[in-house]
Amino acid sequence: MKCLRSVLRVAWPAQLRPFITQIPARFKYTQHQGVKGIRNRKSFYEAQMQAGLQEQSDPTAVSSGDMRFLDDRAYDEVAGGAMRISRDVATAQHVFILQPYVKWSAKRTTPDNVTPDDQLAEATALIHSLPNWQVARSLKVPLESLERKTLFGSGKLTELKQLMTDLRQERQVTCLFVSKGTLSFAQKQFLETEFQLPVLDRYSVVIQILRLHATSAEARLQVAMAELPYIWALAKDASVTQTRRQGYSLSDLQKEILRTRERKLRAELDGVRRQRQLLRQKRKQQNYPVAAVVGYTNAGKTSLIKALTVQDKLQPRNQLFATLDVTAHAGNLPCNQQLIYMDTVGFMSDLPTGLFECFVATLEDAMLADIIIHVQDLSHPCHSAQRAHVESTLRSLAFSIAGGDPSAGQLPPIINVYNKCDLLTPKAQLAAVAQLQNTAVGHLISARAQTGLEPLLKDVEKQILAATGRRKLQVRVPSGGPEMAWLYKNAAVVDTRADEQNAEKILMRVVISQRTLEQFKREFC
Ligand SMILES: Nc1nc2c(ncn2[C@@H]2O[C@H](COP(=O)(O)OP(=O)(O)OP(=O)(O)O)[C@@H](O)[C@H]2O)c(=O)[nH]1
Ligand SMILES: [Mg+2]
Repeated sequence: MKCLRSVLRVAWPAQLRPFITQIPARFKYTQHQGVKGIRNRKSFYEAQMQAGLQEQSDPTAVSSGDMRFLDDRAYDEVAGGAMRISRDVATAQHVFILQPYVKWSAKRTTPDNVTPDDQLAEATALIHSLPNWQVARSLKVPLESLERKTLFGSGKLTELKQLMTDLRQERQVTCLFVSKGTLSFAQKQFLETEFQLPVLDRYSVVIQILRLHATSAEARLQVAMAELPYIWALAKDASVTQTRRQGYSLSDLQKEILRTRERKLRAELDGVRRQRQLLRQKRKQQNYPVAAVVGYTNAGKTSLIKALTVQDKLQPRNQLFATLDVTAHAGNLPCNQQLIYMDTVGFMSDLPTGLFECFVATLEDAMLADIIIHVQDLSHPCHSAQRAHVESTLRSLAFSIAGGDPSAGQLPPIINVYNKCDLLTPKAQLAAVAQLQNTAVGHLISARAQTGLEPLLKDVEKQILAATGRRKLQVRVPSGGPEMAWLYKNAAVVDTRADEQNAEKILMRVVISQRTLEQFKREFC
């Protein structure tokens, strides 16, 4: 092992070293004793393949929920070349951010209300979401088009190269982040050669963040799945533009390693989906209404749920993609009806849709909730673009979950929540209030300062009761009788008071669904 590390140290330039996959200590054992006869990389891959095939032919070999296959060194080696993913994201990085943008607005693909400064701010927030990663420098670069093979024109390239060489020599920069959805293989390779630095695009930075924040088995599976389309796309691009010797291209064996991993991930994710379906059915049987809380990343979804449910366990963080698991949290409506808030993964624009398709299994819960609460960061300069992005993603998710049937792809009712209003200037707050009064759709709140929550809860109650067919009723039942106990158990009791006309009876205001009401009638009337 020592020997292998020293070889790596000699063979790779210093800047690339942190990106070389860290080799876990347990390979000390497997390399020399467990996997006998492995001399070169090819035979190592073949041994891994064999192991994969054996596992497949023996259904008992991998018990369901066994996630050990995620730590797969053969896959890591195949992925490492394309993704530049370090398993050790704790390594300190000094990042140079380049924010390219198209000069002519007619050719731009980003919405008009999103400026290059806004895009750069988002890119900076992405880097700050990784611990120990710092922004060394950042620069906006106007371009004619983002599709050019060299990305930049020759003049700009010379200028950037000089800048990068100076910074590299002063050891101020360890990698370059080009804030574009994905770079083509040719662009990536060209820039790496020119600047002598590892080059990352938005997809690979987001994947690093997702990997770091994925703690549950389910989230790890989804992140692992999200890497694959990126690797395939790079490999396809490479095979078109480069010969194998010149660059990154996959051998048949490496392709098979990817396919094997994809098959295993798909099988596990199908299991996750089935499990979620069961949980959903169970919730339905228990008759709990569900509100899914969705929104752009960092809008304050987790903070809102924490404020509405007073759950100390929830930890809102000022990081992008802090929440990667859809989690359920019980809360109470003003009428005492219990409901479940589902916290979900945040959305982000300028990322290939493939990345989030992997989270569909969990987002399905949101699409099938009784209502959706759309949390928006009103203080963000790109608030309207973020809102539009979330709305269009929700529509396309509903469409794909309905199997492409436009009539079935109906979204649940949506409540718009404008959060972080404590960050607005008093003038902007007044303007927002006036606009809300005009349109009457949405709630101005601050999850942190806990303002505006009461009217929001009332609206949630109204929508939930309408969506689930529940009604508020007053019933007169014998005081202390079995009817009273039954209603406490099966319905939400808003309040009770003595019946002035009959001392033996009590008046109960309850929230009850039609089905439960009929059960009550069958039992007692
Ligand atoms: N000033 C202010 N900050 C807020 C408010 N609500 C949330 N925040 C902060 O915004 C940051 C993100 O909050 P989260 O609740 O984690 O946001 P999220 O939407 O769950 O983010 P992801 O899970 O990453 O998608 C945290 O630092 C919160 O403290 C608010 O009303 N006012
Ligand atoms: Mg969150």
